[in-house]
Amino acid sequence: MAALTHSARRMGLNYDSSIYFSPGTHTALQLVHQIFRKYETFSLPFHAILLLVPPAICYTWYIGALATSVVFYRLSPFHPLHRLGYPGPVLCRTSMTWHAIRTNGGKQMEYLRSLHDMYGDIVRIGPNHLSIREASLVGPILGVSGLPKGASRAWNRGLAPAALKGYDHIMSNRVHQLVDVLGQQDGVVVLGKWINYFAYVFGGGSEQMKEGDTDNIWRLVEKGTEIAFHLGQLPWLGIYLGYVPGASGPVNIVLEHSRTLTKKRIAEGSSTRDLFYYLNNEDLPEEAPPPSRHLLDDGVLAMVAGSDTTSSAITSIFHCLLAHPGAYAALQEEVDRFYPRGEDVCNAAHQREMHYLTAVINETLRLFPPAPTSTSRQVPHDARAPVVLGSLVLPPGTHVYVPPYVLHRDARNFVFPDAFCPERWLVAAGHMPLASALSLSPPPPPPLSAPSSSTPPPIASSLAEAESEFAHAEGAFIPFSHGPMNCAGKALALRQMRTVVCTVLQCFRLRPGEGWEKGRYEAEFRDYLVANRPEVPVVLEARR
Ligand code: HEM
Repeated sequence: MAALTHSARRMGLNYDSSIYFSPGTHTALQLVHQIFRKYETFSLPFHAILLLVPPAICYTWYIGALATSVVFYRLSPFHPLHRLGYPGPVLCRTSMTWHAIRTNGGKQMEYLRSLHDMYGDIVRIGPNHLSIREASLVGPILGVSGLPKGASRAWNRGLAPAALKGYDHIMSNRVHQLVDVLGQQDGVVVLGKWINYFAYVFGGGSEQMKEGDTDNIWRLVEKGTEIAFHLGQLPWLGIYLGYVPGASGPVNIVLEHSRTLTKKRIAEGSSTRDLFYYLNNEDLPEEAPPPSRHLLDDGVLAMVAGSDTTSSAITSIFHCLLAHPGAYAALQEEVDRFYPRGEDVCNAAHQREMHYLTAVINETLRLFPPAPTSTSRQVPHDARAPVVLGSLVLPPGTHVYVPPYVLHRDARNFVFPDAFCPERWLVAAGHMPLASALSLSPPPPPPLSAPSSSTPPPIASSLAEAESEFAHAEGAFIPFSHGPMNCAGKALALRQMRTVVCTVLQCFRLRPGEGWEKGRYEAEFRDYLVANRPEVPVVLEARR
């Protein structure tokens, strides 16, 4: 210290570093100074080591101390979620890093389900994050008086019934194009690819069906949602990683792609009343168009929230039909009854009377919800007091997830939760007696493992017993979420699903193509906000 002070004084500085620095920093400074003094050298590595290593050690120490303090707080009774006694794995309570690691392979929905089986209906999945598997809390959390979701612009005019009627001719063109293009395919057809092109939101979808995916945009959407999912898991780190070109490349390309096409579409003006006609306020001439950055964001949202989800749902429906020939035959019979050859499938008049079609769509969305974990809600940070929703007490800043996949596969909500059984919807709606449903789709064998809340109950030995055990909680069926902030495009999505399924079944006979395996779809169905799904190879035979 004396030497340091002495040399500082020699340089004309009246300086005592112990006044300005902590004891650790002070000792390090002294040591480095003495080394420099003793081995005066112009060696660059020597300088680099002395100038960079000590600050790096100090910085590591600083970060380590900060991290330790944060972790202690999150594990301690000072943290409100700890005080409230919500259970969850210790590592989850310390940071979202553990959740990010466990969900890295895209199996977030299965991981959450296993956590609920282990810890119960409310699980602390992150420091300030809860996952809820309690059907009676869906309304209180997501409903009108539930938790806020954050900024969201009104898409409602563009997706209201009046606007949807105006989309009929766009849909009709696309559907005919889909049939034409499928009819031209030889051999094994990757169905999901054509459904993607059909659902592509820009330009009426027609370009991709004509020219293919020249920009490889669907591959990038798949990769981009995966990366965006990972970045979103670790919000702090995600911000920095977002600036690393290699880490966020596909996300940026997808954003750029949708923005370019949105700009082009807006510059060209409306030749038809499509979604952008409404988003750009063209239906309200007295109103100014929204700021262009809103429209650019809407383009991205339309691409991911609109096209990718619908495409995922339709692909899953065809997979389920191929995997369950009985259901396929029953649906084919219904399609042929309502839309025999020559009947225009785009005339939606009959679609609502097609109960089996509705049941197949619901059952597919139950097993394979396109947004398996959906989006979260958050108690505002500046809330004055914890929010109380029934039995749930939520301190300010708490994020709450209500994952559709987990609720859909809970045996208390849906009996035999992992089985594909469209008839359950007919029974629940009173369109089919339970006895007939049981004779059509015998329940799967009971589980070998110990029963938990999401494993099926033992098989009923009599009809009366089966009736009393028939669990069907439609309040827990939330593929489009629930409440005022649920999916704005639900009606459009249902219309697209019904029309495409009826069209394809009216025109083609489908059988599994080479490479198709019954269990592969479930195994490779991944939860990256919007589900990534494996290919569904089929052979199509035209029906005369
Ligand atoms: C089967 C197809 C679809 C499914 C399963 C689905 C599901 C969802 C879900 C779960 C949400 C989150 C809602 C919430 O946070 O409560 C959502 C939001 C949304 N969806 Fe859909 N969706 C589908 C199709 C569509 C379509 C076709 C459109 C429009 C073209 C659309 C537009 C939107 C919009 C604008 C949002 C709000 C995004 C936001 O600002 O938070 N969706 N959807």
